[in-house]
Amino acid sequence: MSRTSGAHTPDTHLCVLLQSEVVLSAFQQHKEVKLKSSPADLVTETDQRVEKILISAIRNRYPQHRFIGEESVAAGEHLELTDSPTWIIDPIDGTVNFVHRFPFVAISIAFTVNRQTQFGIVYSCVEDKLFYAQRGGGAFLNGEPLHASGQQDISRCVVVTEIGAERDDVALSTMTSNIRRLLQLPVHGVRALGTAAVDMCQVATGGADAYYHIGMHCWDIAASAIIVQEAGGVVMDTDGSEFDMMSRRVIAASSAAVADRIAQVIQAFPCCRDDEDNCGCGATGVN
Ligand SMILES: O=P(O)(O)O[C@H]1[C@H](O)[C@@H](O)[C@H](O)[C@H](O)[C@@H]1O
Ligand SMILES: [Mg+2]
Ligand SMILES: [Mg+2]
Repeated sequence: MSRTSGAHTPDTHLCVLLQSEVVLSAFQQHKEVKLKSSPADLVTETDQRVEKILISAIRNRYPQHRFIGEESVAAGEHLELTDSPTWIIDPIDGTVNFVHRFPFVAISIAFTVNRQTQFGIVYSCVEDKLFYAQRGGGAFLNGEPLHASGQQDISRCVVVTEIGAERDDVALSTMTSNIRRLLQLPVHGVRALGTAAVDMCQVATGGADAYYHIGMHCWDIAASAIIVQEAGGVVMDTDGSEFDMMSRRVIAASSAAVADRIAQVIQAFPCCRDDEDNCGCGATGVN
């Protein structure tokens, strides 16, 4: 059980913390690795096992609820977000890090009703950092309140992003030219931890001023989006429209001014929505 659990943690936190022991004990072990959508999109038996245990524990308690789990979708389960109470689960966010023992791996769980996120939990297992937010209740790290930096000036920002699993020319040239354009503004720095969920939580802590990503999935960022929002940050689509967790595009920032500036500078590459079957744009919904 993690050092951060306490009497105040709701059942879900306990579920997550218990499963983190599974992740941590496997972290140092040899792992059998399978590929999903690209040579950089990995999955291990631990990803699959943690997701199965989390879903069965929650389903046991809430049998009518629905689930969107990264590895269930990868195994062919239909992905649809409805008005029903729904748990959106990434059992290990940062699987490449997990395989390489790079110490940033997280369990991410969001809970939605009527398509609106009610709470989000991101547990960075090796760091033993439990990020949590409930709608209207603020954002917390190991029980301490979180506040975004409020930075308004892009030239004074640290920006976090991810070079995801895409390895095609269009995605790679778009992602690298985005980084170059931001560095030339200039910004103070660009960072990538290898886990979208923990990346985005840095905006909630104020340790970073913005995060953007094209190509991630709803399970990567559903929980961290509400954590940033409840910490006073802004979350929106890269085209400046309202945040849509299924669009596979996101900007999270310390302020609307910084979010808008990033939206002006970066370009998106085409990728299927998470909830769009066979959209034929090349980058399928499962990568
Ligand atoms: O597959 P997991 O759950 O490890 O999620 C990661 C994605 O695979 C990466 O493409 C993406 O770049 C992020 O690293 C994201 O966390
Ligand atoms: Mg992930
Ligand atoms: Mg994952």
